[in-house]
Amino acid sequence: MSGLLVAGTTSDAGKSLVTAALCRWLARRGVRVAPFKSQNMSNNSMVCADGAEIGRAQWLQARAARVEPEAAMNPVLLKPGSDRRSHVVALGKPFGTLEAGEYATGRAGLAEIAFDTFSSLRKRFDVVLCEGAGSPAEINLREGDYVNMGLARRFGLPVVVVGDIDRGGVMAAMFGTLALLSAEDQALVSGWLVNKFRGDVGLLRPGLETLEKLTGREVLGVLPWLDQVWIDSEDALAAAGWGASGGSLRVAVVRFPRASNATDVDALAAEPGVSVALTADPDTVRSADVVILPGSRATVDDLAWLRARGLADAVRARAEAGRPVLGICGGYQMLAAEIEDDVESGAGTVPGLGLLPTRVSFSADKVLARPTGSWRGQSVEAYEIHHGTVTATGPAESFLDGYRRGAVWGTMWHGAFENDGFRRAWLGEVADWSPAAGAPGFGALRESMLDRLADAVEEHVDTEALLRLIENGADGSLPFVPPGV
Ligand SMILES: NC(=O)CC[C@H](N)C(=O)O
Repeated sequence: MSGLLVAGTTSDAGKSLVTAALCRWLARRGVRVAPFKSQNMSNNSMVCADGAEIGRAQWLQARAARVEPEAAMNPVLLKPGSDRRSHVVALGKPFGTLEAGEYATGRAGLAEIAFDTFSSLRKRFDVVLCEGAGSPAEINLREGDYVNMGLARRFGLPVVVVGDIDRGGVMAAMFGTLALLSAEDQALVSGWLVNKFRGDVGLLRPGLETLEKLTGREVLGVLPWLDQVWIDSEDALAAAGWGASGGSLRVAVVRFPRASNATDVDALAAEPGVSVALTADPDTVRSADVVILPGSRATVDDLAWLRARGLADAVRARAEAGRPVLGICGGYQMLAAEIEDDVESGAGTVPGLGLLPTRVSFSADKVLARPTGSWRGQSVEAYEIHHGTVTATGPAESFLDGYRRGAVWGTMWHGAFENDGFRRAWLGEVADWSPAAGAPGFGALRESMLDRLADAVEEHVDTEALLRLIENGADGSLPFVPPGV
């Protein structure tokens, strides 16, 4: 066995989800499988047991594969700090920054890191399931690419292309993706996976048959639209996969332009009776039962945005009225009296919201840690990813690693809400809320979601054909579809 690249016709076609589904499907068959994404662009990341930072999606895919997540599964992580600048993480550690103009040149060294890592991973696992990025037909980026066809070509990996039928145009997107690739790239593109389908598959069949005829490639499966399936996403905006809203406890999460680790609130959203809204609306922030300021990859800039949007006033009014506000990491930093930052924004010393008696100081060294602790007798396992550190400047009650004053709470710890006892105790204390009887824990929900994904693969995908592809690679006689590039 060897590998496969899961590419997509667009971003958000479902590559991460399909890769996670295939990881769990193979793991259930007893295959030792590892996920891999050469380069992920995301502010949602996780700290592995060895202290390495990787994209949250690869971390979840490793969980799906039932293997220990590690740096090699996502050797390059680009964390956008602004529209023009990304912080680079290579092999789990900070590796400088990349400006938009350097995108082509600055990546050559990163490609070699990714290729070497893939080679080593492939020696240690039976199968490596690779996830592409965006679309392989972004022909302006093809030269120097090491995430999509650049990776597939280097290692001779067969490619399946996932398309999102829910947004329409999927057949044109699939045909066009193929026809815009060179003959050599096309030779690896081996099949199609239609994703997020709702309705009668019988109506779709004639279209798929034509697509198969025109491309000479098989539709390997039509995966249904799955409710209540979310994935630790690359994009904070992908939160639409959360469970049904309409809960009696309303949590508002402020949608910072550079939100990071916004997956923190997934566990709240999954709790029956709790509805979570990502928002930039001051009225929603005023009226919610609980407000959360999540992490941010640009604390000082997102704080300025918070003020400009009238959200800072709404947060302050809540705090004064004794209505709960929780800041996590970057959001916690914003609650301080003062922020000294010559590192992330270079803004020097700026006033914070002044809602906690704390001071923040940024350092070039990055904290990557997996702390444990407890609160009100509930144990908490968490992770930390930040440059800024917080110190108290006045009296405040301690809360996890951070502080609480009145209705304002703050912690640098990500992932605390995944701890069922802590999550429910905290919601109980701040919002007088109690869990539904017999509500499942978050870890159990995540596990059952991964199994549902694998069930969907078994039911809706030609798994024999997929296994052949993973074992034997692309069939040498796939036709070329003009015009090519
Ligand atoms: N994960 C975060 O929210 C990071 C907070 C802040 N940008 C820092 O690096 O310190």
